[in-house]
Amino acid sequence: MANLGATKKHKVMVVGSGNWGTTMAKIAAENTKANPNLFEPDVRMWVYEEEVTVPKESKLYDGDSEKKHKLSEVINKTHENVKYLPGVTLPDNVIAEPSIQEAVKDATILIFVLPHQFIAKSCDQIKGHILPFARGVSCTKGVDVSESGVQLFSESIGAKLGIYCGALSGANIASEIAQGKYSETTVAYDPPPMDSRQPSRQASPTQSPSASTVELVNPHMEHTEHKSAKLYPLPIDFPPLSHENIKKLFHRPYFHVRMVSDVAGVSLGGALKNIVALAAGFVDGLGWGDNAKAAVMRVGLLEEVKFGEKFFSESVQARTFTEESCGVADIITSCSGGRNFRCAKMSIERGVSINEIEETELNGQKLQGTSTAYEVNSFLKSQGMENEFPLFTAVYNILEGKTKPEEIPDIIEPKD
Ligand SMILES: NC(=O)C1=CN([C@@H]2O[C@H](COP(=O)(O)OP(=O)(O)OC[C@H]3O[C@@H](n4cnc5c(N)ncnc54)[C@H](O)[C@@H]3O)[C@@H](O)[C@H]2O)C=CC1
Ligand SMILES: O=C(CO)COP(=O)(O)O
Repeated sequence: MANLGATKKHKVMVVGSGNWGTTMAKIAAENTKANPNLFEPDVRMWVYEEEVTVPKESKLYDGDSEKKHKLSEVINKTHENVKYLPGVTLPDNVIAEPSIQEAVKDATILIFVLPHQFIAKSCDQIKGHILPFARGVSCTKGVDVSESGVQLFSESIGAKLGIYCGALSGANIASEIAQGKYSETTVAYDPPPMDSRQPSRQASPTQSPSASTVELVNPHMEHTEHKSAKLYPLPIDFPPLSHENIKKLFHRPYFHVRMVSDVAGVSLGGALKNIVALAAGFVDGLGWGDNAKAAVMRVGLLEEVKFGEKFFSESVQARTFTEESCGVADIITSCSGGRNFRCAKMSIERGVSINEIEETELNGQKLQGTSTAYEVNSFLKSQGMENEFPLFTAVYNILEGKTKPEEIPDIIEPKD
């Protein structure tokens, strides 16, 4: 689509700087540089500030291996996130910013890549500091479960901030992609109709467009106050955020993007596969091997589709799970080398809790599968549907110590 009337460029920022957050900032920064007609080059990356030591090879190393440095300063001075993505050089247009309000200032595109447990608080901190017509893309894998029901993070971010938010998810182990190894991903962006460009429209100043009421969130939530919200149209002096232009922000020669409109399918695939990956880790930890893993992956895929069809029936498409990277491919990669899989496997092999493994083995990185298993279970319980999702329920019960991993085959066997 032509950039009709566009005189401004999008300013892109990333909320998060973990293993995937830093990788997404690298990808976005490579693309903002490559597409100067669409994007400002600099990509700010919000860093949840912490003190780190630097390795001997770092130019900041002064002989004192215990000396602490601020992570954001290390990133800006050395172009390396030594804690969450060590060994990868970031483009110099990735700018680490420890203040979340500064990081989001004037950004038109916000890429959310935080562990899901930190999204709500971060949105509270951002609220009132973003452009009213900003747009979001959620790369977080998890679901937002509350008393009102289950929401996608794209929905809860959108509702909290009053912006449209899409989703990116795929078979994407961050460290491989950060090294430029080939992978695919799925981006769901279903832009509000008000963002589509009418050639006859006159260019209008950035501040002037008025808000319209649109559906922002899952209409199936029973008690939500956020069913619809005021959404500001993207001013015509910015390039449109069409599929074509959104793709240009994420697609790289080593990171192939497929654009879809099924935000629910993309988000649910990323969230639910983390429960499946725990199950795969449990059976692998027992030494049962690849056939056992394939069995839980097969059942896990079916439960993902069923969950989508039961609770997001108006929007989700089963083929998103079976045909796209965010579905079956993410189950395969996560059950082969993901952190949830690896930690679940170690917990069985060593006979210690998975939380202890997360604490000792991940150096601050976070598992999403354990909390997602609890959140999905509390939602299924509230719906009286635990028995309809035997694998998801078994993972929860194993985490609770109520079921043994050895019981998985019987539990997932269809009952007459
Ligand atoms: N690492 C991977 O291979 C992939 C991860 N994802 C998803 O991306 C999301 C983010 O994961 P990663 O970037 O890998 O993070 P991570 O697990 O590597 O790092 C944890 C992050 O949380 C931050 N943090 C800790 N306490 C915090 C607090 N109180 N408030 C805000 N932030 C805090 C840390 O600074 C760090 O940036 C997750 O939902 C994950 O499932 C998706 C695809 C691949
Ligand atoms: O989402 C991922 C791969 O697509 C990464 O999974 P883990 O969080 O289990 O490492």
